[in-house]
Amino acid sequence: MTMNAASYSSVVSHSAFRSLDTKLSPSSSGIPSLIRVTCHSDCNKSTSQASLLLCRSSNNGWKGMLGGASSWDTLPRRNLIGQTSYSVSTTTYGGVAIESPSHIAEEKVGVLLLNLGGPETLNDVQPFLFNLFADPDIIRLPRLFQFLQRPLAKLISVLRAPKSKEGYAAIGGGSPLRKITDDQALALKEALDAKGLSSNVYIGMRYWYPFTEEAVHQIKRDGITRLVVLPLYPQFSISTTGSSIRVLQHMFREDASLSKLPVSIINSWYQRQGYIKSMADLIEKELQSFSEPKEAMIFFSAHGVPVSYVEDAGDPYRDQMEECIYLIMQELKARGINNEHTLAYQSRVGPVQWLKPYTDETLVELGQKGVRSLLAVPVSFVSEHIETLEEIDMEYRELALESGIKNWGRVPALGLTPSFITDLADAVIEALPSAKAMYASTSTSEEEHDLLRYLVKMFFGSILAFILFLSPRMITAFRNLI
Ligand SMILES: C=CC1=C(C)c2cc3[nH]c(cc4nc(cc5[nH]c(cc1n2)c(C)c5CCC(=O)O)C(CCC(=O)O)=C4C)c(C)c3C=C
Ligand SMILES: [Fe+2]
Repeated sequence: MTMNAASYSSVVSHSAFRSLDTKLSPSSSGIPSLIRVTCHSDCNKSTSQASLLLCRSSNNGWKGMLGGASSWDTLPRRNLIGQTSYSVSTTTYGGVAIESPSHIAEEKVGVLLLNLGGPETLNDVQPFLFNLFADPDIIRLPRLFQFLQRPLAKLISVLRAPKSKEGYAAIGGGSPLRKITDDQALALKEALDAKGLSSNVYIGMRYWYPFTEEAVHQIKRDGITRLVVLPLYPQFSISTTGSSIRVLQHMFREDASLSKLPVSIINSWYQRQGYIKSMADLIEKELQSFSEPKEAMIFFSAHGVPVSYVEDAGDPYRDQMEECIYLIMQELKARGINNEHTLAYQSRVGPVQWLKPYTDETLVELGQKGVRSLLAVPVSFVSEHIETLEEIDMEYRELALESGIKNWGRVPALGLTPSFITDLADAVIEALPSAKAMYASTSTSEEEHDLLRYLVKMFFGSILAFILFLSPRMITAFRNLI
């Protein structure tokens, strides 16, 4: 049996998806459709949301008939790219009905892209910086001093704003991050559509519009039933992905319906083949712009974090970054590209020690050592932003040229590179089946445990209260004795 109509909608296991991919052909309308799943009697009963939407037959083919309508909301929403939904109902096939057509299981897939956010105008710079420095994952104060977080954020943001503004003014008066992330979200939605998955893609920025909190409210309003969280940072850091996930955890813990929503979080994805190959493609291409491509040193410049994140707080960022560079270089070597390479960390802020070596110091050293051609590769972020457009392209380039480097190149950020977007879509599809409620309701054994803990506390609390209640009298009585 073949799928005789188009559809983009489904949430099925990854293996299921691969098969689905090969069997479905896009509809003439291209509109995500209602799926009617038809099953032989050997199909599982469709009692749960995801993996049972389509049924695999004994000969490993898909049994289903797709067609129908879609509910496509055309209203533009702040955080939302596309708005689709589908319903799945079982119907008859081969004369055996396993579910009545009236039994409709609905699945609405959401993808939440997490990103940092950036000021859109120069007036946004100081409040944006305030949000950034008010984040306890960015300025990590000891618990005792946490009451100082917001006043300190105010002070630092006001002090830093003039320098930051200069940077944003130099790249056109604001951050390009929102526009690029919007475009990436749309491209991802289309890539998912093309692979047969209808979804709503949302953007949640940590420090500027559209905020993560807004995106989560929209996800709730839209009745999303399964969510994949995809941070747009290839490597995990407490200060980026970790901070955004903390916001989500807080919101999901506080809300009964969100706490039950199946969610799959992709913590990091720097090791994915699609990402590594896309980075290698960009590097390979950019090396060709040098008159002597083999002579150019590949200079990976990663965003830094304070050393204490890695050494005291256990941030895996440095390890992941080093592994990421290793994987990219392996891929290049497999292509016969054996250029020298190095890794350094940029964009440090404040007086504390950050990950070393620092980009600026390394550039000077390389110039002194006689390196003449250098290809800068930004590696912690997938969009152009102030630190590529201003810091690398202007400040570091100038420093490199002053230090004796003659030929300078820079690899663009991945942006909308098709192989990269396709890989993100694959990552989403692979993550879907493992979605789980973030805060499942407590099980009976946990409830019993809680009750026991409560009783123990009550017992010792009562003894303490009794002692405290008696103690003045006991002291008085004792005194009277003397
Ligand atoms: C002060 C601590 C900071 C840490 C830790 C940090 C980690 C970190 N940041 C990124 C990515 C970006 N940061 C961006 C801007 C930016 N970051 C900080 C501070 C820390 N970042 C500041 C003060 C700023 C504002 C700009 C400035 O004044 O220098 C951006 C740019 C957004 C844009 O508007 O274009 C990105 C992207 C990563 C990946 C990271 C840790 C791994
Ligand atoms: Fe930063």
